[in-house]
Amino acid sequence: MNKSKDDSILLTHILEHSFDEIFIADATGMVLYASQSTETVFGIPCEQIVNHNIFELEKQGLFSPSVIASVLRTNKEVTLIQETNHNRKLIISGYPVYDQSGIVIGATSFSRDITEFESLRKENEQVARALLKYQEENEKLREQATQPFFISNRKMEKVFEVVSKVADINITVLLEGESGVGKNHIGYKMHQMSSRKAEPFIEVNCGAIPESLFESELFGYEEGAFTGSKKGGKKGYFEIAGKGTLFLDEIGELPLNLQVKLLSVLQNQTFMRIGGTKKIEVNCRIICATNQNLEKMIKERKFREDLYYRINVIKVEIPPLRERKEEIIPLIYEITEQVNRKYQLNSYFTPTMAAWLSQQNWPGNVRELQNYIEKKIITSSGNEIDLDWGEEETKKDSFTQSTKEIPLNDYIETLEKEYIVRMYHKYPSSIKLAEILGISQSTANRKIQKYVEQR
Ligand SMILES: Nc1ncnc2c1ncn2[C@@H]1O[C@H](COP(=O)(O)OP(=O)(O)OP(=O)(O)O)[C@@H](O)[C@H]1O
Repeated sequence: MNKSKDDSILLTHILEHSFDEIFIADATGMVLYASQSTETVFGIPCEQIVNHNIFELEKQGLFSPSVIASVLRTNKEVTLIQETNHNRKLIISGYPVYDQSGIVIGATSFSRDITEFESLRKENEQVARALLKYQEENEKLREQATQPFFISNRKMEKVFEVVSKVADINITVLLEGESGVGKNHIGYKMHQMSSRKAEPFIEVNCGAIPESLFESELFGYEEGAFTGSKKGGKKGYFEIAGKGTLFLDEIGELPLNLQVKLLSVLQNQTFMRIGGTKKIEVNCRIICATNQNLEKMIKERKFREDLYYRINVIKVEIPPLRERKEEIIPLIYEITEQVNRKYQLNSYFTPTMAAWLSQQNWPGNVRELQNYIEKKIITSSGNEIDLDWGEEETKKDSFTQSTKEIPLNDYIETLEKEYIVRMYHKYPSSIKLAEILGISQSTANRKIQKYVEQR
């Protein structure tokens, strides 16, 4: 057997089966070997390369630059990424080849096609970016879900704590507070926070339904139950609420005889339609609300004590707005956004106006503030709604009187506080806040702590 011939066959076999495209050139740049796959990658047939000088080929622009030529010029290893005329992206490494005395006798280069790898990398980057975005959105949604109200007041923090704890527990909750403080609003938020959120939320104003209709409205009736009853009968609110939430507003307005009926339903967890014989199970969760002093009503024998204890498993007292003035500014911006959306406007209250509004007492609570804002927006001529000193200075508790002659630093801090609270309400994340306000995240965190959390 001819050993050197066999060695040559073995060497060619290895070269041809390598994953890389391989070039071998002598010290003058004459190409001695080029892999067969070179044509697919570079778009140049092997015959145009082998036995041609690499410096010439480079001059002709077939390789720009040629790694082999670079190696021979510098006698150093070279690695670069190159895009071929065939739109393939390659990572190419070239190495000088030395003889035993250390003289360069040629060069080799190994190219790996990374086109697919590159597009996968790009795709991967896109997926990573999209994932980050979803994570941010998810984080935002999670924050919103766990913090459904804007809370910047200790008393409201307590309200939120209790409400969040019991939102998904099937116990009757009694919400107490002056008219307009947001009892319905909180009742609905509780429903949204519960696993019943996809089911109906049915609001019943106990004070608005005539006594004679109350039973049929609440429990429904069977066909023919009374003259004028609908064909096929009618579902009552308990049935309509299904597995959702039944919000019994103004429970104190319920006449005594109906209080007995409601108590019986709550105790037995079943009811019957008027004229019906079948017991229907109560599946809904009950939330009651009142702006009356039920304990006083019990003493006056206007409200049944047994029903009171039944609905008062958990009592949540919602403070009036005047006891949580810190929340007025965020509310102003939230309500303004709602009104703007409703009328497709772009109105806004100046910080001075917002600060002034936050000093007022609002005896009608959030509802009064809401009506005021809506009226102001509708009746104002421009987008900006500023404090009209002439109109407002007669009112008590005015911002002018309390802050007109305060030190400049205090005034600036008041404005800064208002702005941070408003922006944090809109972007409840220190990263986003920092980005919007052009400040560092640590500054944003400090300001959130100072103005939002420490109150
Ligand atoms: N935190 C809040 N954010 C935005 N709007 C609110 C908030 N709280 C209350 N509101 C709005 O204020 C108005 C009055 O609130 P709501 O009806 O919940 O008060 P209420 O205490 O149930 O009043 P009532 O005792 O008269 O039934 C509603 O239009 C409600 O949407």
